[in-house]
Amino acid sequence: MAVGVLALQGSFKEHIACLRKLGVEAVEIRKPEQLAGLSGLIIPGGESTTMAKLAEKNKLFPALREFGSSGKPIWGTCAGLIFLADKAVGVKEGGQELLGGLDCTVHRNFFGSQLNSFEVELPVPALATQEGGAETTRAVFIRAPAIVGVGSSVEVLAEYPLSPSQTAHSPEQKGSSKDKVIVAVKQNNMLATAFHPELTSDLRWHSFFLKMISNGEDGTEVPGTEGTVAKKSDLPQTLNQVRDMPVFREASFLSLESH
Ligand SMILES: NC(=O)CC[C@H](N)C(=O)O
Repeated sequence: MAVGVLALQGSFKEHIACLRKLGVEAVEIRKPEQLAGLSGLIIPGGESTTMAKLAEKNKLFPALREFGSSGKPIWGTCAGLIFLADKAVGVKEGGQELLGGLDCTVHRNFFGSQLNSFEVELPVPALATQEGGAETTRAVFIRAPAIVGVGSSVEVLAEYPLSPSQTAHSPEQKGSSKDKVIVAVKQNNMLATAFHPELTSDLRWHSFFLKMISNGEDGTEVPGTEGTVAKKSDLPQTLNQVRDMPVFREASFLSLESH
Protein backbone atom coordinates (compact mmCIF):
# COMPACT_ATOMS: atom_id res chain seq x y z
CA MET A 1 0.00 0.00 0.00
CA ALA A 2 1.08 3.58 -0.55
CA VAL A 3 -0.03 6.36 1.78
CA GLY A 4 -0.01 9.96 0.59
CA VAL A 5 0.85 12.99 2.70
CA LEU A 6 -0.38 16.36 1.44
CA ALA A 7 2.90 18.21 0.99
CA LEU A 8 1.84 21.79 0.29
CA GLN A 9 3.02 23.19 3.59
CA GLY A 10 3.46 22.14 7.22
CA SER A 11 4.77 19.01 8.92
CA PHE A 12 4.52 16.58 5.99
CA LYS A 13 8.15 15.40 6.23
CA GLU A 14 7.63 14.31 9.82
CA HIS A 15 4.54 12.24 8.86
CA ILE A 16 6.48 10.65 6.00
CA ALA A 17 9.28 9.70 8.39
CA CYS A 18 6.76 8.06 10.77
CA LEU A 19 5.15 6.06 7.95
CA ARG A 20 8.55 4.91 6.70
CA LYS A 21 9.52 3.84 10.23
CA LEU A 22 6.47 1.60 10.11
CA GLY A 23 7.65 0.13 6.81
CA VAL A 24 5.00 1.81 4.66
CA GLU A 25 5.52 3.49 1.28
CA ALA A 26 4.86 7.20 1.81
CA VAL A 27 4.35 9.67 -1.03
CA GLU A 28 4.38 13.49 -1.06
CA ILE A 29 1.21 14.80 -2.72
CA ARG A 30 1.06 18.18 -4.45
CA LYS A 31 -1.10 17.58 -7.52
CA PRO A 32 -4.56 16.04 -8.06
CA GLU A 33 -3.29 13.22 -10.28
CA GLN A 34 -0.91 12.04 -7.55
CA LEU A 35 -3.89 10.88 -5.47
CA ALA A 36 -4.60 8.03 -7.86
CA GLY A 37 -3.59 4.66 -6.48
CA LEU A 38 -3.15 5.80 -2.88
CA SER A 39 -4.70 3.72 -0.12
CA GLY A 40 -4.95 6.61 2.35
CA LEU A 41 -4.01 10.25 2.82
CA ILE A 42 -2.66 12.34 5.69
CA ILE A 43 -3.28 16.09 5.80
CA PRO A 44 -0.61 17.49 8.11
CA GLY A 45 -0.51 20.37 10.55
CA GLY A 46 0.76 23.75 9.46
CA GLU A 47 -1.47 26.73 8.78
CA SER A 48 -4.89 25.91 7.47
CA THR A 49 -5.56 29.20 5.63
CA THR A 50 -2.26 28.98 3.77
CA MET A 51 -2.80 25.30 3.06
CA ALA A 52 -6.28 26.00 1.69
CA LYS A 53 -4.92 28.74 -0.59
CA LEU A 54 -2.21 26.42 -1.92
CA ALA A 55 -4.72 23.60 -2.42
CA GLU A 56 -6.94 25.98 -4.36
CA LYS A 57 -3.98 27.15 -6.46
CA ASN A 58 -3.04 23.54 -7.25
CA LYS A 59 -6.69 22.72 -8.07
CA LEU A 60 -6.73 20.01 -5.41
CA PHE A 61 -10.15 20.49 -3.81
CA PRO A 62 -12.30 18.41 -6.21
CA ALA A 63 -9.83 15.50 -6.22
CA LEU A 64 -9.46 15.61 -2.43
CA ARG A 65 -13.25 15.60 -1.98
CA GLU A 66 -13.58 12.70 -4.39
CA PHE A 67 -10.85 10.83 -2.50
CA GLY A 68 -12.75 11.32 0.79
CA SER A 69 -16.12 10.36 -0.61
CA SER A 70 -14.67 7.21 -2.18
CA GLY A 71 -14.28 5.94 1.39
CA LYS A 72 -10.50 5.88 1.43
CA PRO A 73 -9.14 6.86 4.85
CA ILE A 74 -8.00 10.43 5.45
CA TRP A 75 -6.29 11.60 8.66
CA GLY A 76 -6.03 15.31 9.45
CA THR A 77 -3.67 16.53 12.15
CA CYS A 78 -4.13 20.05 13.55
CA ALA A 79 -4.51 22.27 10.44
CA GLY A 80 -5.51 19.01 8.71
CA LEU A 81 -8.32 18.59 11.24
CA ILE A 82 -9.54 22.11 10.42
CA PHE A 83 -9.43 21.21 6.74
CA LEU A 84 -11.60 18.12 7.26
CA ALA A 85 -14.22 19.78 9.47
CA ASP A 86 -17.64 20.63 8.09
CA LYS A 87 -17.56 23.91 10.04
CA ALA A 88 -14.80 26.11 11.42
CA VAL A 89 -15.16 29.06 13.79
CA GLY A 90 -12.52 31.63 14.69
CA VAL A 91 -11.41 31.77 11.05
CA LYS A 92 -9.92 34.80 9.35
CA GLU A 93 -12.16 37.44 7.89
CA GLY A 94 -13.54 36.24 4.57
CA GLY A 95 -13.44 32.66 5.79
CA GLN A 96 -11.43 29.82 4.33
CA GLU A 97 -12.28 26.89 2.14
CA LEU A 98 -12.69 23.59 3.96
CA LEU A 99 -12.62 20.12 2.55
CA GLY A 100 -15.38 19.05 4.91
CA GLY A 101 -16.79 15.58 5.42
CA LEU A 102 -16.12 15.36 9.13
CA ASP A 103 -19.32 16.18 11.00
CA CYS A 104 -17.88 18.56 13.58
CA THR A 105 -17.32 22.19 14.40
CA VAL A 106 -13.73 23.11 15.00
CA HIS A 107 -12.38 26.24 16.66
CA ARG A 108 -9.34 27.17 14.59
CA ASN A 109 -7.10 28.63 17.32
CA PHE A 110 -8.98 27.39 20.36
CA PHE A 111 -6.00 27.45 22.72
CA GLY A 112 -4.81 30.91 21.67
CA SER A 113 -1.66 32.08 19.94
CA GLN A 114 1.62 30.34 19.19
CA LEU A 115 2.75 31.35 22.70
CA ASN A 116 -0.06 29.26 24.19
CA SER A 117 1.32 26.09 22.60
CA PHE A 118 1.93 23.26 25.06
CA GLU A 119 2.67 19.57 25.53
CA VAL A 120 0.73 17.28 27.79
CA GLU A 121 0.29 13.62 28.73
CA LEU A 122 -3.11 13.04 27.13
CA PRO A 123 -5.33 10.09 28.10
CA VAL A 124 -6.00 8.06 24.94
CA PRO A 125 -8.07 5.05 26.05
CA ALA A 126 -9.31 4.14 22.57
CA LEU A 127 -5.78 4.19 21.16
CA ALA A 128 -4.40 2.08 24.02
CA THR A 129 -7.23 -0.45 23.61
CA GLN A 130 -6.46 -0.95 19.94
CA GLU A 131 -2.71 -0.48 19.81
CA GLY A 132 -1.66 -1.51 23.30
CA GLY A 133 0.89 0.45 25.31
CA ALA A 134 0.35 3.27 27.75
CA GLU A 135 -3.04 4.80 28.52
CA THR A 136 -1.62 8.24 27.72
CA THR A 137 0.37 9.74 24.88
CA ARG A 138 2.60 12.79 24.69
CA ALA A 139 0.42 15.29 22.83
CA VAL A 140 1.99 18.39 21.28
CA PHE A 141 -0.49 21.24 20.77
CA ILE A 142 0.87 24.04 18.58
CA ARG A 143 -1.48 27.00 18.15
CA ALA A 144 -3.94 24.19 18.19
CA PRO A 145 -7.58 23.92 17.23
CA ALA A 146 -10.15 22.03 19.30
CA ILE A 147 -13.39 20.35 18.37
CA VAL A 148 -16.26 22.21 20.00
CA GLY A 149 -19.17 20.21 18.58
CA VAL A 150 -19.65 16.79 16.96
CA GLY A 151 -22.46 15.00 15.16
CA SER A 152 -23.89 11.74 16.47
CA SER A 153 -21.89 9.52 14.11
CA VAL A 154 -18.56 10.87 15.30
CA GLU A 155 -16.58 8.71 17.70
CA VAL A 156 -14.67 10.71 20.31
CA LEU A 157 -11.18 9.23 20.79
CA ALA A 158 -9.63 11.77 23.17
CA GLU A 159 -10.65 14.74 25.27
CA TYR A 160 -8.52 17.36 26.95
CA PRO A 161 -9.51 18.85 30.35
CA LEU A 162 -9.22 22.64 30.19
CA SER A 163 -7.45 24.76 32.75
CA PRO A 164 -9.24 28.03 33.67
CA SER A 165 -6.72 30.06 31.62
CA GLN A 166 -7.50 28.02 28.53
CA THR A 167 -11.16 28.84 28.34
CA ALA A 168 -11.34 32.40 27.14
CA HIS A 169 -9.10 33.08 24.18
CA SER A 170 -11.87 34.10 21.82
CA PRO A 171 -15.40 35.52 21.79
CA GLU A 172 -16.76 32.05 20.96
CA GLN A 173 -15.25 30.67 24.14
CA LYS A 174 -16.16 33.47 26.53
CA GLY A 175 -19.06 32.38 28.67
CA SER A 176 -18.54 28.79 27.63
CA SER A 177 -19.03 26.38 30.47
CA LYS A 178 -16.85 23.74 28.83
CA ASP A 179 -14.43 22.04 31.16
CA LYS A 180 -13.01 19.84 28.43
CA VAL A 181 -12.75 19.81 24.65
CA ILE A 182 -12.54 17.02 22.10
CA VAL A 183 -9.10 16.65 20.53
CA ALA A 184 -9.27 13.36 18.58
CA VAL A 185 -12.16 11.85 16.61
CA LYS A 186 -13.01 9.22 14.05
CA GLN A 187 -15.95 9.15 11.69
CA ASN A 188 -16.14 6.36 9.12
CA ASN A 189 -13.04 6.80 6.95
CA MET A 190 -11.89 10.00 8.65
CA LEU A 191 -9.53 10.37 11.58
CA ALA A 192 -8.63 13.74 13.07
CA THR A 193 -6.33 14.90 15.86
CA ALA A 194 -5.88 18.47 17.14
CA PHE A 195 -2.31 17.70 18.19
CA HIS A 196 0.83 16.45 16.40
CA PRO A 197 1.63 12.72 16.84
CA GLU A 198 4.23 13.03 14.06
CA LEU A 199 6.38 15.20 16.34
CA THR A 200 6.72 12.48 18.97
CA SER A 201 8.18 9.00 18.97
CA ASP A 202 4.78 7.39 19.69
CA LEU A 203 3.84 5.76 16.38
CA ARG A 204 0.55 4.35 17.63
CA TRP A 205 -1.62 6.97 15.86
CA HIS A 206 0.07 6.14 12.55
CA SER A 207 -0.39 2.45 13.23
CA PHE A 208 -4.06 3.10 14.13
CA PHE A 209 -4.55 4.93 10.83
CA LEU A 210 -2.84 2.18 8.83
CA LYS A 211 -5.28 -0.31 10.34
CA MET A 212 -8.19 1.88 9.19
CA ILE A 213 -6.73 1.50 5.72
CA SER A 214 -6.09 -2.21 5.88
CA ASN A 215 -9.43 -3.04 7.49
CA GLY A 216 -11.25 -0.74 5.11
CA GLU A 217 -14.19 1.07 6.58
CA ASP A 218 -17.56 -0.75 6.68
CA GLY A 219 -15.72 -4.06 6.41
CA THR A 220 -14.59 -3.72 2.80
CA GLU A 221 -10.96 -4.16 1.90
CA VAL A 222 -9.03 -1.26 0.45
CA PRO A 223 -7.34 -1.92 -2.90
CA GLY A 224 -3.58 -1.61 -2.79
CA THR A 225 -1.50 0.27 -5.33
CA GLU A 226 -0.83 -2.53 -7.78
CA GLY A 227 -4.20 -4.19 -7.83
CA THR A 228 -3.27 -5.97 -4.62
CA VAL A 229 -5.28 -5.76 -1.44
CA ALA A 230 -3.62 -4.55 1.72
CA LYS A 231 -4.23 -7.06 4.47
CA LYS A 232 -3.93 -6.55 8.18
CA SER A 233 -0.99 -8.95 8.15
CA ASP A 234 0.88 -6.57 5.78
CA LEU A 235 1.17 -4.09 8.59
CA PRO A 236 4.03 -3.97 11.01
CA GLN A 237 3.17 -4.76 14.60
CA THR A 238 2.96 -1.80 16.94
CA LEU A 239 6.48 -1.16 18.10
CA ASN A 240 7.33 -1.54 21.69
CA GLN A 241 8.87 1.85 21.89
CA VAL A 242 9.97 4.47 24.33
CA ARG A 243 7.21 6.99 23.93
CA ASP A 244 7.76 9.76 26.42
CA MET A 245 10.50 11.58 24.56
CA PRO A 246 8.87 14.04 22.21
CA VAL A 247 11.04 15.19 19.35
CA PHE A 248 9.42 18.58 19.46
CA ARG A 249 11.47 21.15 17.61
CA GLU A 250 11.13 24.76 16.72
CA ALA A 251 7.91 24.68 14.74
CA SER A 252 9.40 26.45 11.74
CA PHE A 253 6.67 25.05 9.52
CA LEU A 254 4.19 27.29 11.30
CA SER A 255 6.02 30.50 10.55
CA LEU A 256 4.45 31.17 7.15
CA GLU A 257 1.58 33.12 8.53
CA SER A 258 0.61 34.66 11.82
CA HIS A 259 -2.58 33.52 13.55
N1 LIG B 1 -0.32 23.35 14.35
C1 LIG B 1 -1.24 23.67 13.48
O1 LIG B 1 -1.49 22.97 12.48
C2 LIG B 1 -1.94 24.96 13.75
C3 LIG B 1 -3.18 25.18 12.94
C4 LIG B 1 -3.65 26.60 13.04
N2 LIG B 1 -4.42 26.84 14.21
C5 LIG B 1 -4.45 26.96 11.79
O2 LIG B 1 -5.22 27.79 11.76
O3 LIG B 1 -4.25 26.41 10.77
